[in-house]
Amino acid sequence: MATRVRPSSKRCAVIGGSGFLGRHLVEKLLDRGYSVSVFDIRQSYELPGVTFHQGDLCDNQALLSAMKDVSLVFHCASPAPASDDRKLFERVNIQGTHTLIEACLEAGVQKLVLTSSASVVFEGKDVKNGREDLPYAKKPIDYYTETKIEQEKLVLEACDKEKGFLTVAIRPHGIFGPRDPQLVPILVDAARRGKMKFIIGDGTNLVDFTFVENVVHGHILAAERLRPDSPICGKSYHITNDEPVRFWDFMSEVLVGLGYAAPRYHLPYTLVYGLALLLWLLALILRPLVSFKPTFTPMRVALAGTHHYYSCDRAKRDLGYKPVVSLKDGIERTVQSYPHLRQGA
Ligand SMILES: NC(=O)C1=CN([C@@H]2O[C@H](COP(=O)(O)OP(=O)(O)OC[C@H]3O[C@@H](n4cnc5c(N)ncnc54)[C@H](O)[C@@H]3O)[C@@H](O)[C@H]2O)C=CC1
Ligand SMILES: CC(C)CCC[C@@H](C)[C@H]1CC[C@H]2C3=C(CC[C@]12C)[C@@]1(C)CCC(=O)C[C@@H]1CC3
Repeated sequence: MATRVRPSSKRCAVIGGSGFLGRHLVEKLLDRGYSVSVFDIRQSYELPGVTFHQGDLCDNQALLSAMKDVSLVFHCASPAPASDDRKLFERVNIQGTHTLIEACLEAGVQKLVLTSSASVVFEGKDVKNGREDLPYAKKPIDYYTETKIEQEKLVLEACDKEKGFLTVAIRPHGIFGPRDPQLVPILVDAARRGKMKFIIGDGTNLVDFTFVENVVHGHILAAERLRPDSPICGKSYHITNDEPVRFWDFMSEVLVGLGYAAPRYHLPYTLVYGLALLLWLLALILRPLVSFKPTFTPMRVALAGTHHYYSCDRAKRDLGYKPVVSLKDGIERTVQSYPHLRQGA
């Protein structure tokens, strides 16, 4: 009689494991004694204890081979928000997530932890100490947010204790840290082009920025607490540094740490937002003829000029979450990790 091998609880797969968050997660999982299968469209590193599977999230067969004997799957693959490509976001975040859920069920995976985003409730207006029960954005500000909402719904609705398939969504906000391809590189690029002289709005808006190791910690707590009798099944959890900071103070600290001047002159928020919208429309209309990517997109301007910080009380209560690295230490370690982006380097 054929016996079905029960997947080891210490064998997991990280979808999107070649990316910024994914790689930090893989490293921590290895430290904690897990063996890891990485599934990604690209391979960006090699590590002992990690098996790489190169493939597209929409390819069921490729996914199945990465999930052999795996009981726990982390899903942190997504196109970068800056790509602004509707079809790509729909294909990867919606169709790809649907394919992944089907593959998990077929492969007998027991737990799926999704990296969602706190931005699923953000519509470009202030969010102060937002909790997980805020409604999803009715008018999402970009395709990234629109498809992250659909992705989170798919994953949470798939949670089925009868089938032995448990899901949970982690909603981080403004992840930063060593090897981040987005926040610091975009900021430094803008500074080098002389575009970081201005503060959008009055500069007092509070925002969450979350050091990557805290995000990883939240994911692992969720995975290890995800059991049929736990209150976390089918729920979402904000994971932040729990230290809201003025957006422009954070940007200034990173810029000054890297040897650039801090922004000083104020511009009215509505004027900059209007201009960003106009530029975005122009880029859309001209796309068949010329391609240009404005630095100040409507989403970035909205993020730079409004309050958006979130309560992580639910994560503290249900996951026992507490940030492991303070904002100050996180910024220090991040600045030290980018010697090549320093002024004059
Ligand atoms: N960076 C941030 O501030 C925040 C990120 N998130 C979420 O965290 C997750 C990870 O983001 P990051 O590490 O920052 O991005 P990243 O771009 O560094 O990593 C994403 C990974 O997904 C892979 N990927 C993309 N399309 C794929 C496909 N079709 N098939 C297989 N792999 C594919 C990429 O190759 C990449 O390695 C994403 O789901 C993102 O939405 C959520 C909140 C904030
Ligand atoms: C040009 C400047 C006004 C801003 C430079 C920094 C920005 C690139 C970043 C500041 C806040 C960041 C952020 C994200 C991406 C990078 C920033 C816009 C996300 C959109 C990444 C994906 C998410 O899920 C939400 C993030 C919110 C904060």
